[in-house]
This record gives sequence, C-alpha cells and structure tokens, in this order.
Amino acid sequence: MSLNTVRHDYKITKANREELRGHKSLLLWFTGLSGSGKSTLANLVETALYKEGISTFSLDGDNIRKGINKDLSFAPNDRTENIRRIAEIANLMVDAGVVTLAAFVSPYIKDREDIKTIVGADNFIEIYVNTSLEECERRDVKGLYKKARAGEIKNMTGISAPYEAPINPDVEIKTDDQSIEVSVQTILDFIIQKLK
Ligand SMILES: Nc1ncnc2c1ncn2[C@@H]1O[C@H](COP(=O)(O)OS(=O)(=O)O)[C@@H](OP(=O)(O)O)[C@H]1O
Ligand SMILES: Nc1ncnc2c1ncn2[C@@H]1O[C@H](COP(=O)(O)OP(=O)(O)O)[C@@H](O)[C@H]1O
Repeated sequence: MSLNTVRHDYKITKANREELRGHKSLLLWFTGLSGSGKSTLANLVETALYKEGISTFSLDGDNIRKGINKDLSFAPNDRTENIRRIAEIANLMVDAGVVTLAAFVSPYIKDREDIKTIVGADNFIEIYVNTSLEECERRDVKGLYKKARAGEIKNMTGISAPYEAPINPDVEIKTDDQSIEVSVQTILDFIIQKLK
C-alpha cells in the first residue's frame, strides 16, 4: 500500500545516541515455551545490565498483550501480527539506543526471521530458552498446561499449537538441568562484548 509518505532524515542517528549512552543498543529476543523461563531470565539479565549503567527496557506480555496488542488472540495469524508489532516497537527502542529485551513465545521460525529483518541482523540476538515440555508442564507456573490438557484452552503452544525451535540460535539455554544463575551468566557472557 502506498501512502505517499516521505521519510525525513533526522540529524541525530542511532550511532549518536549510542555514543551519548556509552554503549551499543541491541535487541535480546527470548523465545521458548510458556514456563520455559523467558521472563525470569530477561528480568535478571536486565537487572545485571542496569547495575552496569546500561540503558534497558523490557517488552513482555504484561505491557504488550494487555496494551497495544489486546485485540490479538493466539490463533496463528494473530501470533504473527503480535510478533510483527513487537518487532516494530523493539526497532524503535533499539534506534533510541536502548538495550531492549523481549520475552515472547514467538513459536514460528518465519516470524522470528522477520524480526531480524525489521531490526537488522546486527542488532538481533536470538536466545532460545530450551526447556522440555515435560519440565514446563511440571512447573506449570500459570496453571495453563493443566487447563490445556483439560481442553479448556485452545491453541496452547506445545500441546495443541506448534513450537518451531530455532535451528541456529545465538544462545541456547537448557534450563532442565542448568541453574538460573548459570543461565543468566551464559547470556551476559555472550552479549557483553557486543555492547562495547
Ligand atoms: N494458547 C496459548 N499458548 C501460549 N501461551 C498462552 C496461550 N494462552 C495464554 N497464554 C499466555 O500468553 C503468553 C504468551 O503470549 P505471547 O505473546 O508470548 O505469545 S506468542 O508469541 O504470540 O505466541 C504466555 O506467557 P508466558 O508463560 O510468559 O510464555 C502465557 O502465559
Ligand atoms: N534455569 C532456569 N532459567 C529460568 N527459569 C527457571 C530455571 N530453572 C527453573 N526456573 C523456573 O521456571 C519458571 C519459569 O517461569 P517464567 O520465567 O514465567 O517462564 P516464561 O516467561 O517462559 O513463561 C520460574 O518459576 C523459574 O524460577
């Protein structure tokens, strides 16, 4: 669709904003099943970065699915639109010079490829929180798996909707047998050089 809009070139660029803040900006994208540990890890990674004086912002279900995306369901097309809008928001945040953390199930490979295109491959870090369905169900943090097994929730990822695992993620965290502390440190070790 052509809207005849013209892009204005602003004088202050992402590079200027990164220089002012003293670090690069990146999108850290956490993908995995519900209950895999995305929010837990994103939260702790953000806290560690904040303590190092790095500007951060977290996007997750609370500020997205209850806000800008409250019109979207868990049907495949709506999940795709959910992720597309989040990627566009994340792109603005990264452009603003902020290290942005996003924790979403994001079950489709194609949708995650599209995020990379929107924010730029150099700005995108895919973190696969690889927790087995058995372990997620054992945790059942929000009681959703029990409801899904009882047929009370449709399209539940891992039960009645697919999860397409990343083929070549930047970081893979296997939380079934790795502590939270080691998981956080693994992520920090991977990104810290990239922020310089
Ligand atoms: N059907 C179904 N499948 C998966 N998850 C469900 C579903 N219904 C509700 N929830 C809750 O919504 C959270 C997932 O939302 P996302 O925006 O991350 O999903 S997606 O990326 O659009 O697939 C997810 O949050 P997390 O547990 O933090 O992953 C669930 O709490
Ligand atoms: N190594 C680990 N990494 C992350 N979470 C873990 C790990 N081991 C156990 N957990 C627990 O798993 C649960 C994950 O829940 P949550 O972070 O809400 O998952 P998600 O955001 O993927 O739905 C938390 O209760 C957390 O304490």
